[in-house]
Amino acid sequence: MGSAVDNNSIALHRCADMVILSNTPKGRGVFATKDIPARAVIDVCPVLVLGVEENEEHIRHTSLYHYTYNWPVKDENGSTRVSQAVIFGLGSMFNHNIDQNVGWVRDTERLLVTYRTLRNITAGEELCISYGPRLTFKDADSGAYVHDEEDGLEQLNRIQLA
Ligand SMILES: C[S@@+](CC[C@H](N)C(=O)[O-])C[C@H]1O[C@@H](n2cnc3c(N)ncnc32)[C@H](O)[C@@H]1O
Repeated sequence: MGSAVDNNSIALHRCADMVILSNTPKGRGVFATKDIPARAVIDVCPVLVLGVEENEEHIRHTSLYHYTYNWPVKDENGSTRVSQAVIFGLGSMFNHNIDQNVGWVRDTERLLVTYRTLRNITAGEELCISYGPRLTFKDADSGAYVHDEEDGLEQLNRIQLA
């Protein structure tokens, strides 16, 4: 039997200093239990990429849709289209704050999303990503609610953070 670590293996990093709290104004959310330094990898999440039609015809009409991320897929002509991906792990639990303290990066080859702190985090703080300016719910932090359709590719380019 070969080693469990080879060129096909993906190193996983989940910061241990986080909990999910279930009774927040945003529903469940991820909170730091200790100070976490800036640029720390806090989770690496595998994803399931949905087909464009599968998403449009089915997932879009379910509550799962609110947990998915825009994901670029190539069509048969080599053009990029926007579909959605289900994120396994804490990536599906990060709430939105326009002043996000967590950034994320897609790895479209290895089908992963990696999350990092963008600044020093203090124990007790909620860890949030930004969903962008157009929300499908009323923002518990700012009260903002803007829902309109925008070009998915525009969103793809805007949301991802290095
Ligand atoms: C990816 S889920 C995040 C986890 C979710 N809070 C839960 O309990 O399962 C996204 C959903 O969380 C809620 N949410 C996220 N950020 C929020 C915010 N700033 N204000 C109010 N609700 C928020 C919305 O219901 C949104 O559709």
